[in-house]
Amino acid sequence: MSVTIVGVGRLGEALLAGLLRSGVEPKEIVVAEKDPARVARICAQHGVTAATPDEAVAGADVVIVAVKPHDMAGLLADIGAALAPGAFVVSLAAGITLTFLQDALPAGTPVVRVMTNTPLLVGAAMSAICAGRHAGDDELARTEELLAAVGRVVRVPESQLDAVTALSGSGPAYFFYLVDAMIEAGVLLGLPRPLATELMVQTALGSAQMLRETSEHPALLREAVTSPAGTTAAALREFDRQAVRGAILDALVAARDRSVELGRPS
Ligand SMILES: NC(=O)C1=CN([C@@H]2O[C@H](COP(=O)(O)OP(=O)(O)OC[C@H]3O[C@@H](n4cnc5c(N)ncnc54)[C@H](OP(=O)(O)O)[C@@H]3O)[C@@H](O)[C@H]2O)C=CC1
Ligand SMILES: O=C(O)[C@@H]1CCC=N1
Repeated sequence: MSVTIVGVGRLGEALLAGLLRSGVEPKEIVVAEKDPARVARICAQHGVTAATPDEAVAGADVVIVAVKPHDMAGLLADIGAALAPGAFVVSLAAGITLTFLQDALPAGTPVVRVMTNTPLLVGAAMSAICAGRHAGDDELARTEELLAAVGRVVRVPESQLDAVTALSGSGPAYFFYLVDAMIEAGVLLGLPRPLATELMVQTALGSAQMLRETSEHPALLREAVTSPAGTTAAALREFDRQAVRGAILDALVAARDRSVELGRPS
């Protein structure tokens, strides 16, 4: 399967690196990227070839578009006529709907909309996918095959994708924010920064592993840490006093709303 990635920014390069790590040959991937210095560095580092967007898509079975939502309309207009017969387009852009993609591409082009996340760089992405009107099980299965090489994949109806974007698309950022804040708290409590960092990274990894391996509800795992009149209860009381749970709910509603807005580029 020959793959073109158009837009090799933070996410596009993470996907590229993940696919190569999973065993896809560099010769199967062509990239197109606006920034000449960046594309030169990416070709040298990953051994892939580059071309202009319309040249890059011409020989591809799968065209992955990973540009910012506001660049999508211009890009789709540039590549539409150059798509090979039988090719399909996979969009990674937040908010951009299947209808938008279908309307911007030649009639009948199969499209798949994806929301993934940056842990794909380490083979641990969470991706959600849905198919457009002209895409069927074959395109979904091939998209799954690509993304399964860099993490987990679920199929969802498009109506859920803005919520998915708020939860798992942006989720790594919330997680890093929390870990960063906890490291700072460790430093505030007098721990050397490298020690605070090591304590937190292993605590984060171990906690995630427990969630996966025990399949216990997180509330039960939290209860198991919370001794009567102990340290955890003292900390959790502060979280509740400062309405941290409410702030998280509000933050994810804001992210979902922003995803809906991004789907209406002006
Ligand atoms: N970062 C993340 O965690 C996630 C991002 N996404 C989605 O992925 C997409 C990419 O995000 P991200 O990687 O962070 O963005 P970046 O801005 O890092 O990457 C996009 C790249 O595409 C280039 N580009 C823009 N237009 C064209 C074009 N016409 N032809 C070729 N290259 C082009 C940009 O160049 P230049 O900067 O010069 O314009 C840039 O290098 C977005 O739509 C985002 O919503 C989805 C899930 C997670
Ligand atoms: O912040 C964003 O808009 C993108 C989409 C999900 C994660 N990053």
